[in-house]
Formats: sequence, C-alpha cells, structure tokens
Amino acid sequence: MSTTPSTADRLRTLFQPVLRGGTPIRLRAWDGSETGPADAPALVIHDRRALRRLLWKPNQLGLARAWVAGEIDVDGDLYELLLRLATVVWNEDGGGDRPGALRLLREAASLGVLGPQPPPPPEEVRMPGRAHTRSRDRRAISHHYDVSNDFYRLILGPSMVYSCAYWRDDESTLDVAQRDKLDLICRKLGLRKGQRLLDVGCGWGSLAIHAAREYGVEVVGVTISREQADLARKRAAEAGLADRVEIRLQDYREVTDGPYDAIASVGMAEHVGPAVYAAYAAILFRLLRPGGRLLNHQIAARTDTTAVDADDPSFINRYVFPDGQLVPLGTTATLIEDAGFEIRDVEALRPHYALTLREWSRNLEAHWDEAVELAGLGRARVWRLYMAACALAFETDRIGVNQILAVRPHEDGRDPLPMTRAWMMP
Ligand SMILES: C[S@@+](CC[C@H](N)C(=O)[O-])C[C@H]1O[C@@H](n2cnc3c(N)ncnc32)[C@H](O)[C@@H]1O
Repeated sequence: MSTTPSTADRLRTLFQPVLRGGTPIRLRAWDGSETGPADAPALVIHDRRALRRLLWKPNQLGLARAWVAGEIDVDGDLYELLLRLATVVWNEDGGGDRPGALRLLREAASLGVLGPQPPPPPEEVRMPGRAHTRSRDRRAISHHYDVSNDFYRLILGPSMVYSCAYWRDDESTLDVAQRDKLDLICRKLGLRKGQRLLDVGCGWGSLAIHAAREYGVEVVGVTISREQADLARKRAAEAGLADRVEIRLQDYREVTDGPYDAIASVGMAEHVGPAVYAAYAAILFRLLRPGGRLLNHQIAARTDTTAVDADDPSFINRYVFPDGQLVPLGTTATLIEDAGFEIRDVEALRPHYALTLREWSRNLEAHWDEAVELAGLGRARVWRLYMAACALAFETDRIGVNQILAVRPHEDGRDPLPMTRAWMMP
C-alpha cells in the first residue's frame, strides 16, 4: 500500500493553519482524491489556481474569487458548507495577515500544489471616482439591479419584493410574508385614503402598488435602476393604478415636490453611505409634512467596519453591492434624530431576513439553468454565494435589519401618534 499522501491530504495539511480549530468539511482535489468527514459537504477544488486565491486571501474575497471563477464548488449544501467554514475561516484574520499568507504560499510551492496567479474573474468591480456622487451611485445601482428583471423574478417570486419579508408563522410562504411586510409598513405609516406617500428606493413598485390599492393613497416611487422603473410602471398600469402610482427614474436627492404625508425607505439606505447619510436624512425630513411619518427599513452591521472595508474590500463590495455600506443601528438612529426626527419605534427583524434569504437561495437553486441563461454563469454564481452567505450572516447575528419608525414633530410638540403600539399590530 502506498504511503504517499493524496493531493487532498496534502491540501488539508496546507490549509491546517487557516482552518484553525479543525477541518469540519470534506475536501476533494482536482484529481478526485478526497479527505474529511464523509457526512460533511465537500469543498471541491477543480482547479489548482484556486489555491493562490484561497491562501492569499483566506477570508471572503479569496474564496469568492475562486468560487465565481468556477475553480471551486460544493458537493452538498452551500449554506451548510459556509456555516462550517465560518467557524474556522471567517473568524480568522487571514485577509490582513500577509506574512502568514506568504508562508502558506511558500509551503504550497514546496508541496508542488501551487498554480499560477490568476486575475480576478470579470464579475469583480472596482468603482472609479469619489463614492456616492450621483453618477457613481447610478453605476453602482445599475451593476446590481439592471441584471435582468426575469432573473430577479426567478429569485424573488411574483411579489418582486427585494427586502426582508415578515414571517408571521411557520405556515407562511414567501409571497404571503412579503405581503405581510408591505402591509406592516403601511400600517406603521398610518396611511389613509387621499394621502401622499413617497417610496424612496421603490424597487419594482410592489409597496407603491400595495399602498395605492389597499390604502387609497397617491404614491410617488423613485428608483435609479432603469429596468426596475420600466417594470414598476408596467406593473402599476396592469394593476389599474397608473393614475395613483407614479414611478420616477430619479435619485432621492432630486425629489423636491414635498410635502408628503409619509415616506418609506425600504432596503435603500444601505446604498446611501455613512458620509452622506446626514444629507439623506435631512432631505427626507424636508420632504415630510410636520406630523408625517418615516419608515426606514435598513440592514445594520453589528460593529462599524467602514474603515476596515476600505482597506480590505469584501466579496459583497467587489461583486454584489459596490459602495453599499452597513453601519450599526445606533449610528443610523443618531443620524435620523440629528436630522430632527423623533424615533417612535424600532423593530428588529433579523431572523426574518435569514428566512427570506434561505427562500431566495432555494428559488435560485431550483431555477438554476434558467438563471444562468438570463444572467450568465458568473453572475448566477455570485448571487448564489451572496444569498447563502447573507442568510448565514443574519442567522449567526453578524448583521441585523431594523424598521425605524420616526415622525417629523409638530412645532408645538403635539404628539401625532397613538399612545400605545396596539394600532401597529395586525
Ligand atoms: C434592495 S432594493 C429595495 C427595493 C424595494 N424597496 C423593495 O423592498 O423591494 C434598493 C432600492 O434602492 C434604490 N436606490 C438606491 N440608491 C438610490 C438613490 N440614490 N436614489 C433612489 N433610489 C435608490 C435602488 O434603485 C433599489 O430600487
């Protein structure tokens, strides 16, 4: 019997310092050799070029580059693989640890398993110029949203809502949970017939349509994604609401036709950026009438990582949401208050987003061939990894999501809201 270690065994030895605390996954090498627990999902390394990426940046970016390029894959459940890796890789500071990476690269070279240095896959983006100018924001948004409306429909389902759903019970489906979320927002905003609602970051128009149909309000929805605006207008017209739903291809900074009775901002403020957040909050404040309500629904980081992200960009930044930035809930709340709002309610929905993302992931995997046809293989692989990784991030409390209900106070301090929260409940 040969005592020569297999390629997979040599890889395991190599990754040992990165996989601190154990190797809870299977590894399969390009020659078919395999090591690790039989019941665990396998990280399949198809191409040895992945090694340079994985060893140089054993954190998210290296893994993502190898994944998007198709050099690695999973045999089994991707979410489960990431969950197992998260405990050993992502808690490690390998991304900033260049001396450690160099040592690993030398070891890899001596083991004879190191391939040549590959360029990043073409799906990776770097945004030139100053962040959060209107033109750069338009490009960043177009990168993520102008992919293909049909591709998004495969993932989001007929509701076409691209934010965390509201899962009232185990029986809910994604569509029901999305409808419940839209309705929760309308109730929190206290919408009444004849009022004017501004929906900043309106996506494919689902909230605008729901609010106009169920609450009789007039809605202006703005988005800077052309594909979204086109489909949102079509959906509003098909729902017979073209006279009450106006969809604009417009930046929130360009809205000047206040006052509105209520403003919703759902899943948009993540794109705003901490540097211009104070200006964003001030614009929404000016656009609301005194006594009017703002519902700001936004993903939050647990800690402020903006400085770290600038030095060591993440997978999400380079592939998914260029210029998207997450800050802690407290930072957002302070900025909203500083603009003059009174915060009246905060609801944390973290577990709801984990469930939503698991559903989107399942939809994508169930329609994989069609998704690849619509968006291209590289893009589809980006979305598959992003959705599984974000589900995990919510599940494990690395990020959260919160609905902040705030009012623009009356000058005399009169309270525009009921005394208890009962009115908010279904
Ligand atoms: C995650 S999507 C959420 C869409 C929708 N609110 C929903 O829940 O389905 C974010 C939205 O914010 C919009 N957005 C981002 N930056 C914007 C800006 N500067 N001005 C207007 N809309 C913006 C995008 O175009 C997109 O429609």
